Amino acid sequence: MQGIQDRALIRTGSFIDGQWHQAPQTFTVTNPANGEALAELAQAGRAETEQAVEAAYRAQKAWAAKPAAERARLLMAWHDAMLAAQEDLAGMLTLEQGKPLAEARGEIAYGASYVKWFAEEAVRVYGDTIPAPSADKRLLVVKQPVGVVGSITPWNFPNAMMVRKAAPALAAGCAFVAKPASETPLSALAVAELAQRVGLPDGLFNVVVGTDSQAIGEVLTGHPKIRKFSFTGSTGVGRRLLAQCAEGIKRTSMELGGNAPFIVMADADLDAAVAGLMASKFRNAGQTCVCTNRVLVERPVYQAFTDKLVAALEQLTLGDGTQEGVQVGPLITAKAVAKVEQLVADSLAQGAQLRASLPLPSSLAGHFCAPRVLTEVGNAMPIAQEEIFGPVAALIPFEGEAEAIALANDSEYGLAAYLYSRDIGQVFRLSEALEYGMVGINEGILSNAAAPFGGVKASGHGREGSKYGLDDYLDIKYLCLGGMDK
Ligand SMILES: NC(=O)c1ccc[n+]([C@@H]2O[C@H](COP(=O)([O-])OP(=O)(O)OC[C@H]3O[C@@H](n4cnc5c(N)ncnc54)[C@H](O)[C@@H]3O)[C@@H](O)[C@H]2O)c1
Ligand SMILES: O=C[C@H](O)CS(=O)(=O)O
Repeated sequence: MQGIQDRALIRTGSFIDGQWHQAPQTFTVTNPANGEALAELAQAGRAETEQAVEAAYRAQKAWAAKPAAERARLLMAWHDAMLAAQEDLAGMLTLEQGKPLAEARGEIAYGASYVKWFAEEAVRVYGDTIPAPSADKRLLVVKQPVGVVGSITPWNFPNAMMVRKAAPALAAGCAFVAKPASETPLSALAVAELAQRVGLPDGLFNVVVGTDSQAIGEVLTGHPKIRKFSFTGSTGVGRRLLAQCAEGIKRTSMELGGNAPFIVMADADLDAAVAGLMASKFRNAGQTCVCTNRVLVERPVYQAFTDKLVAALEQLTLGDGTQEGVQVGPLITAKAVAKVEQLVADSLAQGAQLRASLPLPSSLAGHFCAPRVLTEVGNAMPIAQEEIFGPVAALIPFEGEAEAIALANDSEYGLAAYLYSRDIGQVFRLSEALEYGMVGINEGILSNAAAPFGGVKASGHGREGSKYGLDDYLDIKYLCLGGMDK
């Protein structure tokens, strides 16, 4: 792999109980920008995952028994190591996932910010004393780590989606077994290498890589020693894994799919709205769960907004993410490109109009998808009802607040929504009526470690980050002391 200075960060097998797993059976990680093989990784499956769960179970009690300040110190060392390795981690991430280097650097810093946030939260896990109903009792509440956590994460943020779960889990005193996407395992393994270097105990943090997701997932959702399962990925897979967790009554966090509306009211600052949409829509080539999926524009400004958006689209630079200045890289696979092209074709066939499209340079050999603007889209069209996960903006005109809310909420999803308006009363009426977990108001990028990230409806449950994030990895225990009047 070109450009990675610290070669020991390139790990080619699972990290289990402090050991690097090797196996004769391998799978290939490829560069989506050109299809070239990056590395051959040792396959792991059910047996290795069970080993990892047993190792995590052995390590967890001693980890939870450490003073929180000691856990926090080790987490901060991990954070510092991530930032010290930022350039290499970003370069590796761009090679295996495709996003532009600038975005990859941002993802490394973003992931590390959750480690810092929860290192600081670790020493503030408070309990309660409760006024007793009778003189003979004293009531206490303590919070304890849930135990061993299983985690499965997607390819679109191969560092941050895993670290955003591991940080609160470890801060709370849990142990962790991660399965990253087999398209992008190198980033997760590099983070494990850094965990080992800073001295996280063997068995506490494990990364299992392999293409038999089902087998690995059956262990992480079904093993009796797994007490909590945290998933980030599509709603379809999330539903299946949630059902697998039901048998063992496991705690779950589900960060699932999205279908973000981007509402532009007639009084909006159109230049700010276009800038916000460009950030929200084309980040990671449109492959984020909070990317704008439908652009709802109030009719009086529909034409002016569309013209400004097309002008901004034409400024985008498409290409290999390792090249400085590239703003839109490839999609993760040819299958992902085909899905976007089908959504576009079906919607054009139903009356949508292709308003603008960037040319695809013939020199680009990878899984590239042309950034486009579609207009006259109907909310019932496939491109409006399904998660596009590609660089296509679908514009839908509307009349008035009531229609904006009706269109925005006409989706099974409820992750992120965006609203551009300068009327404070309108902002509050619309924000309160939107059925979404997060609303960006005159802002296209809303994610940070201080905020509760998560959705409602088919976008899942649980929150990552913020003062709420640790609760997903803690159990509340009530202590009732009797005989206190003797
Ligand atoms: N809400 C969020 O925070 C968030 C963040 C990122 C991505 N996502 C969503 O993730 C999706 C894109 O990522 P993706 O294509 O990797 O999603 P995906 O659901 O196909 O895969 C996610 C993970 O689940 C694994 N997996 C797939 N089938 C499995 C099975 N049967 N058993 C066990 N594991 C299985 C995959 O290997 C991968 O590691 C989009 O829907 C996006 O909205 C949501
Ligand atoms: O794709 C999902 C990520 O959660 C997006 S973000 O970087 O957290 O906004």
